[in-house]
Amino acid sequence: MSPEASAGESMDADFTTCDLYDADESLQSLSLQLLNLGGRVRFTGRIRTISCYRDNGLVKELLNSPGEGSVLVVDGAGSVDSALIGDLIAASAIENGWAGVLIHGAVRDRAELARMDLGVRAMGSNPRKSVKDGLGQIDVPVQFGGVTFVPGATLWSDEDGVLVTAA
Ligand SMILES: O=C([O-])CC(=O)C(=O)O
Repeated sequence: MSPEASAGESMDADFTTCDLYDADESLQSLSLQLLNLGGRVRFTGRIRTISCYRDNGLVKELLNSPGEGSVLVVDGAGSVDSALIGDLIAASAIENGWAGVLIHGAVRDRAELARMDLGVRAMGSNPRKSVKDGLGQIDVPVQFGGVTFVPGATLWSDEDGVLVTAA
C-alpha cells in the first residue's frame, strides 16, 4: 500500500502496520506486547491520552464524550492490579464514536470485550475495579514501551503491533 493510500485511513481500517512501517521507518513502533482484547483488531485514529493510576474516573468520563474516531491511550503506569475499562465503559466508547482504547494496564469483562466493535489493547485483565476519584491528567504526552504518545498524533494498531507518528 502506498503512503498516499495510508493518509486516507478511515474506519474501514484498510492498512497493515507492516506496510506502513516499510513506507515510513520514522514511525514509532511499540515494543510492549499488548494483547488484542477487543472485537476490532485493526484500528486507527487520532490520539487522545489519559495518565492515571488505578483510578478510571477520567477514563469513564472521556469515553462518555464524543470520540470522533479517536483512539484513547491510557497510561495506567503498567499496573494490572485493577481494571481501567470493562464492558460498560467500552459500550459507551462505541456509542460515542471512539475507534479504540490502548491501555498500559488492565481491563475486565474480556469475554464481552472480544465481542464488541471496538479496538482494545491492554497488558491483561483483572476482575478488580479501579476507584473513580477522577485523579489523573487528560491530553498530556505519555510514554511507555519505547513510544511517546502525543495527543493529536496518529496511531495504527493491528495483529502485528502498534505504530505512532513521530513525537
Ligand atoms: O466500571 C468500571 O470500573 C469498569 C467496568 O466494570 C465496566 O466498564 O463495565
